[in-house]
Amino acid sequence: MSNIKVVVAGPRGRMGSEALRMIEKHDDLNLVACLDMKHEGERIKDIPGLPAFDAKIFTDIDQCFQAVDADVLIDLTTPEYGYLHTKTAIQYGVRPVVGTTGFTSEQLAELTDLAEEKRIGAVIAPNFAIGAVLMMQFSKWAAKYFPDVEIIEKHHDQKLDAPSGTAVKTAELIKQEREKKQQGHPNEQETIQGARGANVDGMHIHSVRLPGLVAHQEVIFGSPGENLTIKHDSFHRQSFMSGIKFSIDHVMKLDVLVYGLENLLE
Ligand SMILES: NC(=O)C1=CN([C@@H]2O[C@H](COP(=O)(O)OP(=O)(O)OC[C@H]3O[C@@H](n4cnc5c(N)ncnc54)[C@H](OP(=O)(O)O)[C@@H]3O)[C@@H](O)[C@H]2O)C=CC1
Ligand SMILES: O=C(O)C1=N[C@H](C(=O)O)C[C@H](O)C1
Repeated sequence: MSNIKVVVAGPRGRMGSEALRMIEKHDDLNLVACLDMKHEGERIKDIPGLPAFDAKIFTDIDQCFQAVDADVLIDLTTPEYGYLHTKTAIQYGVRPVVGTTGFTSEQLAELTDLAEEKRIGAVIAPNFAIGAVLMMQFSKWAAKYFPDVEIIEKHHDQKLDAPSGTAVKTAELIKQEREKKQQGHPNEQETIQGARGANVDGMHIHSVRLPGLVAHQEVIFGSPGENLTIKHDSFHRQSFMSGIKFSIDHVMKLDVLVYGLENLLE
């Protein structure tokens, strides 16, 4: 059985701690270190509520990759640090599997070029839940027949980025299928700024943030006399874990950066 040496960035977070529990269940994954903002030099097993891994915690990514032999970095942190971690990992020859959202298109292009130059596999996926990937793919298909569409994404109120990475990716996929189209009345005016949400290529994205939510999205298509709604709900962060495991296995065979889990699924 292969043994993939993994570093997790953001181990105390909602997603990072779930990723540790996923690693614990797989004998072929070996947690060799974690990157955190706090607890320098401590062990994961010493942090209350986390699994009993002996892996050491580093607060400095360079020190981490200089001290530890790692194959894969799983990043589940913040847009700012996720980008820096991904770039540094590629420079050290460590394959990033990134769930962190909020990267700009310029950052994604830069990371793609860097991975190509270094011939290092990388996966950046705004959503690792298989149902969400299907929701995006079905939406892309539907946009061929329904060019009028609005996206409503709903998340917990601790989320930093808006719109969600999933909503942005959905809009990008729809853009591949339809001509740019300004939706709604040509003379419509917002009497309160932001009432129509974000505008991507004429498509509107609405972001809801409330306690109690996890991660939810509806893509609503309209046509005279009918509507089609494609909806996905993640009720638990376990929903993202099989996609992360799948990406870890695949990234070991890649030598380029892949953006979006749909590009790895058959
Ligand atoms: N692709 C996907 O399928 C999914 C992606 N996400 C994305 O994953 C990211 C994390 O989400 P979530 O777990 O909910 O967020 P959390 O805020 O719960 O976790 C983020 C963690 O990262 C830590 N952190 C921040 N900066 C650093 C750093 N420089 N080094 C190490 N750790 C750091 C934070 O530390 P501290 O606690 O001290 O602030 C925190 O523990 C978000 O971008 C989110 O959008 C979420 C769900 C699914
Ligand atoms: O922050 C979250 O929680 C999530 N973030 C990702 C996103 O921005 O799309 C994926 C999922 O929606 C959960």
